[in-house]
Amino acid sequence: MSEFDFDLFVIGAGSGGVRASRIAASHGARVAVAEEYRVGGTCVIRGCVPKKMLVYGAHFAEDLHAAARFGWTLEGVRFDWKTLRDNVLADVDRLNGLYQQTLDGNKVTTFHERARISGPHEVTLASGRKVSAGTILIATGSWPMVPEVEGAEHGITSNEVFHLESLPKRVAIAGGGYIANEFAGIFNALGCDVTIVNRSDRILRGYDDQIVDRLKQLSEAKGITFRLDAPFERIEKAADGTITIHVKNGEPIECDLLVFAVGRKPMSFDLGLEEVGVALSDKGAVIVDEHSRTNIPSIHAVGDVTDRVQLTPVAIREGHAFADTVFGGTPRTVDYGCIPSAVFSNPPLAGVGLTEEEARRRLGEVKVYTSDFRPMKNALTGNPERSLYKMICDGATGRVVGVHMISPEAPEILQVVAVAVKAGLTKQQFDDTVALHPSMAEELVLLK
Ligand SMILES: Cc1cc2nc3c(=O)[nH]c(=O)nc-3n(C[C@H](O)[C@H](O)[C@H](O)COP(=O)(O)OP(=O)(O)OC[C@H]3O[C@@H](n4cnc5c(N)ncnc54)[C@H](O)[C@@H]3O)c2cc1C
Ligand SMILES: NC(=O)c1ccc[n+]([C@@H]2O[C@H](COP(=O)([O-])OP(=O)(O)OC[C@H]3O[C@@H](n4cnc5c(N)ncnc54)[C@H](O)[C@@H]3O)[C@@H](O)[C@H]2O)c1
Repeated sequence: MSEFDFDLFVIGAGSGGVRASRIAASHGARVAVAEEYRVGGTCVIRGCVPKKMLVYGAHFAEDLHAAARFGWTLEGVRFDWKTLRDNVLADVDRLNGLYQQTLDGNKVTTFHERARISGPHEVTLASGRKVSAGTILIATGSWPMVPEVEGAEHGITSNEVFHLESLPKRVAIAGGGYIANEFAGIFNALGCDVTIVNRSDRILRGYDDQIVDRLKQLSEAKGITFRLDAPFERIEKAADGTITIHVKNGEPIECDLLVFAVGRKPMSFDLGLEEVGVALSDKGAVIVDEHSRTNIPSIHAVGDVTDRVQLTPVAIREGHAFADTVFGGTPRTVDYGCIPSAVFSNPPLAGVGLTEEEARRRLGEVKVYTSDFRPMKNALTGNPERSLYKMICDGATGRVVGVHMISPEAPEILQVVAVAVKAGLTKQQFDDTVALHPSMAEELVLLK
């Protein structure tokens, strides 16, 4: 009989925590997990999943317009925000139930309360109960940042945006990253007047410049306003609900809703980490090695709280590798090379591997192939938007080191391309593959 109540205690039932719990239990470990909010975590409850549902919902605005050109008569078409919101939230409830079933089905004990680490092998629950475990896994995720500016309390974050009572007439979104561009696309399509207010003059840092420029140009053509290089000075709210944002460069911005999307900080605060001596970075991330071990041998951490790559599939892989390593007798690490990612803006963009700028810096000789085309569907609907595909190759070997695209269905296409880039295929091998016609993806094997 073990000296501990459990072999593994996981704090946080999100993407990383649920995967680690399930896999550790399947290896025979006695596992408990604590969740202070809802099982499923950010991705399922207030992130990727409800966001993507809103993207689908918003896109009907364009699809219905296009339908007329394809011969459909649509009378009395109208949009009801509450129907979309409630259906999305109902689906979140369904998924929350499925995640709980996964834990129950794998005999993982769930504590529906906040947990704090009170010793290298001990966790104290909000109820005061103390639980011991051979290993503790911190999988607490991250939390939206709010800038320290006067009047910041008048804004909301992505935590609240899924629950709006009504759609605002004018919305300002602070930030120029993933969440800002995704919600700009959603609100714009649903008829709101959208302004993106970013501190620096660059949006979507880390993505290929040419692809980002195309998104900005297409967003502006749809009526989205960009106020770049505009740090906040103060925010005011009038009695009629109007929010005025004063920025350093330029005129104040008036809106009815302000959403902060300025990044997420690791949820490492008030967890007892300093008392137990778990080392944190200056940004508050739990510092781990390639096996997700902290400096305390019995404590590990995975997912956003470690601030490696803040994406769901990465948190899941880290949780899985941790469980296989510690409880499955198979040491595993996560390969962070060639992680594909997408921004579900309108249109979406996606990328894998090196951007052109990175490739030129690292490789020297680089060949770049592009296709700038109007998708066939857009030609019939009269939509002037053009797609841009970009392939970056090592000039010496012809190996494809990066693919970047902005286009309808770009995330769907890029997931498959990522396999080829990860496998180290060359441009010639793409060219040797016969095109699938007519498709947008065929451009990838026809690049000149
Ligand atoms: C709006 C939005 C959209 C996103 N879209 C995408 C996307 O399209 N694709 C993508 O790959 N990623 C996306 N992400 C990022 C993705 O959601 C995260 O990278 C992922 O959820 C991280 O998983 P995790 O396990 O580290 O943390 P989480 O999933 O956040 O889980 C952590 C859990 O721990 C709980 N918790 C925290 N502290 C305690 C405590 N002390 N006691 C008990 N429980 C605690 C929290 O309540 C939470 O449920 C999005 C994020 C947001 C905010
Ligand atoms: N499609 C996806 O995979 C997806 C979608 C949403 C979120 N996410 C994850 O969640 C994380 C958080 O998303 P996010 O959009 O909040 O962060 P982000 O890191 O993508 O972007 C933050 C943006 O805010 C700006 N900024 C920072 N401080 C500011 C300030 N004080 N005033 C104005 N602008 C400021 C930055 O310049 C940057 O453009 C992402 O990094 C990503 O890993 C992923």
